[in-house]
Order: sequence, then structure tokens, then C-alpha cells
Amino acid sequence: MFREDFNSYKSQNPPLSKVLNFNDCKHLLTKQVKEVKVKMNAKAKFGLKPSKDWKVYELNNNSGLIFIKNPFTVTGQRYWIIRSLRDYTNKPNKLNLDIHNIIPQNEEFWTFSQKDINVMNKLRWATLGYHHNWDTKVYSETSKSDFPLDLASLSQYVADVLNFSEFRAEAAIVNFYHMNSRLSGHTDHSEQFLEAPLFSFSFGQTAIFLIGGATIDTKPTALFIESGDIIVMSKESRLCYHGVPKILHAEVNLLTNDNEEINGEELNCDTLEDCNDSIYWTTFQKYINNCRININVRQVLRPINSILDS
Ligand SMILES: O=C(O)CCC(=O)C(=O)O
Ligand SMILES: [Fe+2]
Repeated sequence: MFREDFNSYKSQNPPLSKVLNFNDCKHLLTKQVKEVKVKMNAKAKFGLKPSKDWKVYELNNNSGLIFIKNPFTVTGQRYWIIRSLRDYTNKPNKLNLDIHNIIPQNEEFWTFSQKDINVMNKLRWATLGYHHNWDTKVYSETSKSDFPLDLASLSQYVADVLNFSEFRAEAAIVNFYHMNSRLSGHTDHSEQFLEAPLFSFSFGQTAIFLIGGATIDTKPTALFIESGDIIVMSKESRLCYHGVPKILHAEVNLLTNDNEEINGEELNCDTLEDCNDSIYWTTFQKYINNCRININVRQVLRPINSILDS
């Protein structure tokens, strides 16, 4: 059932009318989603709006699958896009490009890619914290780097608002999607503490996301993920099959016309300034016009542990 739907949504003409759209309140009146009450914080942080203004839903068919309709400000989205492309692609973080040795030793990805568009187009993922091992799927103490403080704070803040206050951000995959990219159905089970939720932040172009059940025999639910939307896979949904069959161009370009208050508490000040420098922002806007960035944050260790169980 999962594969059948995946193939149908990846086609030239996906059945868009069957995709859950969280902009469209009509869906809320159906049996598909219910609203979730969250902790009310009047103060905005990390490029987010105050949580009293968030719209938070849970899927009825996928208990624990929480959807937060874009709670970010425009500056907030720009901030996480700049961090993902320019900073999280720096050593000691790992990139899919590392094995090809195309970036000279003393150069950073973003600076180098400005001179070589092919390098820019080849970027697919970066791993942070405990590095995801794409072959063995096993984390290792010998393959880890410091987790970025701002991203850990963002994740822990969102976790706290949803009453997952024990969450620790220890590993992340930053996925870079092009208009023809896909991510086939999989489960994320490498972490040693699978009771912890997984936080997924998306920026840029729109994805069709499929969330199924514990096996590929369950028919998945399809939903649109737009720029700024957050998905949390908690409880029963944490180990469910999911994938991204299709990337679509966003209907509106949400990252322009920036006339808003900056809620940048605890963010990197220089980067915040860069967000609002329209000339500096241009190269990032150009990238994101045809790409989608997804930051997937996980807790790896059991709460009582400070290193991996062998
Ligand atoms: O891009 C997405 O929304 C999902 C990414 C994902 O499932 C993963 O990195 O494990
Ligand atoms: Fe995943």
C-alpha cells in the first residue's frame, strides 16, 4: 500500500486533491485531524512566533504525528536556511560530497559552491552531532561532532512547548532536495532511545510527505509540507514508514517582503543581520527558489546515558 501510493504521488500528475492541506481549514472539520493544545509562551524565540499563535494538529489515523503550521517569522526561516547552507555544511560536520573530494581542504562548502554551481547542485545531506551512518545505520562514539547550540535550543524549545521537555537534540540530518528529488519509504530506528520524538523542520519548496504505519502494508496519509512547517514524530508514529515522493514549487514566495519584528533571542547575531541584508540574502533566495531544506533532529541516547550503549 505504501509503495503503490508513493508511485502515484511521485508521478507527473500526482492526485493533489487527496493531499491533506493544513492551510485549508475545511480539513479540520473532517475526521482526519484534531487540534492540539500547547504551552502558551507569549515571548517569541529562535525565529518563531509566540506559541499562543501556533496552529498545532495531530493526525487521527497516525497517533503522535504532530503538525505545526509554519510557526516561523520570515526572518526566522531565512536564519535557518542560511545556517543550513552556509554553516552546517562546514567541517567537522559531514557532507555527501566528502567522499568525492571536490571541495579543497581549506575551503568551505558555501564559499566554494559560489564559484562552482555543480558543487552546489550536488549537495544532498549534512550530518551533525552523532553522524548518521548511511551504510550500517549504527551511531558511533568515534563519529560525532558538537551539535550546533542554536539548533539544539530551537528543537528543545519546540519540544518543551509540546510537553516533551526531556528531549535532547543529539543528531541531525540536513536534507537538501531539488525539484526532482525523492526520499523513499523508510523508518528511523537507529537511535537507542526510540521513545523520544523526532523533530523535522522544513524550509523552501513544498513537499508531499507520506506517513504510513509500522509496516509497508498500511495505506499512508499524504500531506503537504510547506516552508516553515514542523512535523513531530512521537509515540506510535515515531517508528512509522514515511517518505517524500514529490517536491512541488510553492505557490507563493514567502521569504520576501520582510517587515516584521525580529524574535532572535539566543540566535547568532551576525547571522540575524545577514537575514535582513537583502543583497546578502539574494544568493540564498536563489538556491531556495528551486530547493527544499529539511532538518531532522533526533535524540540518540537513553536519558540515563551520556554515551552510546555498546
Ligand atoms: O524531508 C523530510 O520531510 C523527511 C526526511 C526524513 O524522513 C529523514 O531524514 O529521515
Ligand atoms: Fe525519516
